[in-house]
Amino acid sequence: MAKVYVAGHRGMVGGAILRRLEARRADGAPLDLVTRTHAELDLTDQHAVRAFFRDERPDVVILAAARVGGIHANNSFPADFIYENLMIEANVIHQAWAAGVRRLLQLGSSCIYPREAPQPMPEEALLTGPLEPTNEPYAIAKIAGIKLCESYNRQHGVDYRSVMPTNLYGPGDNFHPENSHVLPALIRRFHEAVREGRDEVVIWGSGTPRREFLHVDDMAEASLFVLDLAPEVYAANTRPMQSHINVGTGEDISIAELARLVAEITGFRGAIRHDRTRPDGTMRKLMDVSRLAEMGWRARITLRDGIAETYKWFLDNAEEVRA
Ligand SMILES: NC(=O)C1=CN([C@@H]2O[C@H](COP(=O)(O)OP(=O)(O)OC[C@H]3O[C@@H](n4cnc5c(N)ncnc54)[C@H](OP(=O)(O)O)[C@@H]3O)[C@@H](O)[C@H]2O)C=CC1
Ligand SMILES: C[C@H]1O[C@H](OP(=O)(O)OP(=O)(O)OC[C@H]2O[C@@H](n3cnc4c(=O)[nH]c(N)nc43)[C@H](O)[C@@H]2O)[C@@H](O)[C@@H](O)C1=O
Repeated sequence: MAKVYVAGHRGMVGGAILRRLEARRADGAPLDLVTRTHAELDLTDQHAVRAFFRDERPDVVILAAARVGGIHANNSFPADFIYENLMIEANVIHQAWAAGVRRLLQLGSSCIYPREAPQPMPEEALLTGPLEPTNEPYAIAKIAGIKLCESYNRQHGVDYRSVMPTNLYGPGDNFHPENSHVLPALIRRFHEAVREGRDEVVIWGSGTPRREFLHVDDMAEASLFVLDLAPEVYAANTRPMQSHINVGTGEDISIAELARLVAEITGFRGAIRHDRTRPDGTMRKLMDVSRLAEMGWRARITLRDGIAETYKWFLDNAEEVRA
């Protein structure tokens, strides 16, 4: 029986990973799933994290807990984003090692790559140039997470892996009007415009930046795919100090095109206006997903289907939508 701790199980990604593990358990996989809410265990608290690992002694850890937000949240709360994410990663990775955890998977982000990285961005682009200023503190914390895993692997011989997702969306997302990512923000804004009979919706920036969007169920599947790889397969496809793996669809879309797609799905027929006082952020960050594709994993959910399903989830879960 493997004891698996999913950190951040009430978040969008942790929730999707937990649902997938519960399905495996229902199919007969011998899994003991351990979770703690943020209120039960603050992962920035070193003493609490040490006590948790000492008591629970999981075999495997999936680290999907983090301080997460869109361009405005990252720009407004840089101290929170760097401090909380560094603390969570350092506490979880170190105490996991101290408690004898052999395998761990942590989630980073595509913003670890330089602002002017070649497109699509290969794993090797890490630390080759300056980062995008709107999310540099968060990106530095995420890079530290990769380097923590690599360092514990080298010094202590454990098997700690990192996946770098592109922009994610799906059921359980954060729909806050200011602090969320673009896709949930637009779903909510277009929905409210239709409901209130408005003839105009404002979106941030020029509309020309391009983003790649991956549905969270695909992300959960990719996370477990990478976690399940035999150590020799993972090692053969990575390098000791370059051990992260990109996860995405390999396709991107401009923010203006995305807005038109969300308008169509939500039934909005009015005008779309751009607020150019808001930042664009990185102009493009398309993932090179060839490494994961060569190992046998590809995204399955199309953007149109994924947005339609997420919009339905938003309508069905109005009460519990995080905003
Ligand atoms: N969403 C996206 O577009 C992307 C996400 N990622 C990465 O994927 C991972 C998961 O993100 P996502 O699911 O979207 O984020 P969410 O905000 O949906 O979930 C994060 C979870 O972490 C928990 N958490 C935050 N701080 C603490 C803490 N100090 N102690 C304990 N729990 C804590 C949150 O609990 P609570 O809500 O109670 O604070 C929440 O349940 C993160 O590492 C993120 O960086 C990477 C690329 C894109
Ligand atoms: C996942 C990723 O997420 C963040 O980076 P980002 O990709 O820039 O994220 P975003 O989703 O907030 O914006 C994408 C684009 O969309 C435009 N945009 C239009 N209208 C709205 C809008 O209403 N809300 C938001 N948030 N953006 C909007 C916005 O101006 C920008 O051009 C970082 O946290 C980063 O660290 C990170 O990892």
